[in-house]
Amino acid sequence: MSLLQIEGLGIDFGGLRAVHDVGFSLKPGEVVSVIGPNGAGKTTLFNMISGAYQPGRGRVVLDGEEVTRMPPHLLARRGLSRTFQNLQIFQNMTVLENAMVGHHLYERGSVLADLLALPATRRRSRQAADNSRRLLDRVGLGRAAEQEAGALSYGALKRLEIARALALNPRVLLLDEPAAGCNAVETEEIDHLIAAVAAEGVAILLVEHDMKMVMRISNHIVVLDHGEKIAEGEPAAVARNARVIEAYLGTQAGEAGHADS
Ligand SMILES: Nc1ncnc2c1ncn2[C@@H]1O[C@H](COP(=O)(O)OP(=O)(O)OP(=O)(O)O)[C@@H](O)[C@H]1O
Repeated sequence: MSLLQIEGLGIDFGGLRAVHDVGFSLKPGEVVSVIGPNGAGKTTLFNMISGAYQPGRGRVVLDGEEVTRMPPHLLARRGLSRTFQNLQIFQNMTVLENAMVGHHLYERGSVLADLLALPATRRRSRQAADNSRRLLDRVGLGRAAEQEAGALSYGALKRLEIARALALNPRVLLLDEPAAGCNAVETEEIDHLIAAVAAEGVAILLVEHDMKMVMRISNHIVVLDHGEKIAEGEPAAVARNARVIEAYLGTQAGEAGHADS
């Protein structure tokens, strides 16, 4: 059974049909990538699924329950979390503190309780720190916990961002360009991390421009062009698809074909 079901999703900006009638689904442990030329609607689709944009049409169903238009913090509590294209890391805080932000963003409790440092609040903070350390180990940053985040390499920062999105043990993880700006070694580390998270049963939805990475790690690819789904399927089949090659002509046709080999 599918964990995340996208049905006929669409949105217009003024007269522009940015996304129209897009549907697909994700099963637990599956890596699904959304690709398409610049301006195809990938980020807009992502923003609608993660609650940042309100879709004009269609439904988002998480584990059988409709969650269309639900705000991001409620979606996170229900098991859907995301990372951002532009890093949302606090450079002057430690790596551990940054990982703990993931908990504080979504945990229950009140500002007053925090100010009074009530026992329950202190207990929650301790639990958040313990859990964050485990998450840092999971993304290969355990030893960097006390370092300032600003001292990390770019690839490590990207992994820190993923650690934060894992704070509430999501069942669905949306990754917005997790390898953007990374070198080949850093990209490979992120590959491994994504595969490891998926192996634990988390469904992963990915928007990524690095076509080789997409071809390597995806179980299924959805292709958008001008806001519409023009193809979907296994990586090898998508890379051979005539409509996909045509959509990419003049942009990334070479890479898409190359990645099939
Ligand atoms: N907030 C907005 N207001 C108006 N138009 C928008 C908005 N966001 C996106 N668009 C338009 O919607 C279309 C889809 O944009 P989107 O950013 O989703 O594409 P993309 O596939 O993510 O592109 P890229 O690969 O360049 O990131 C584009 O024509 C874009 O200009």
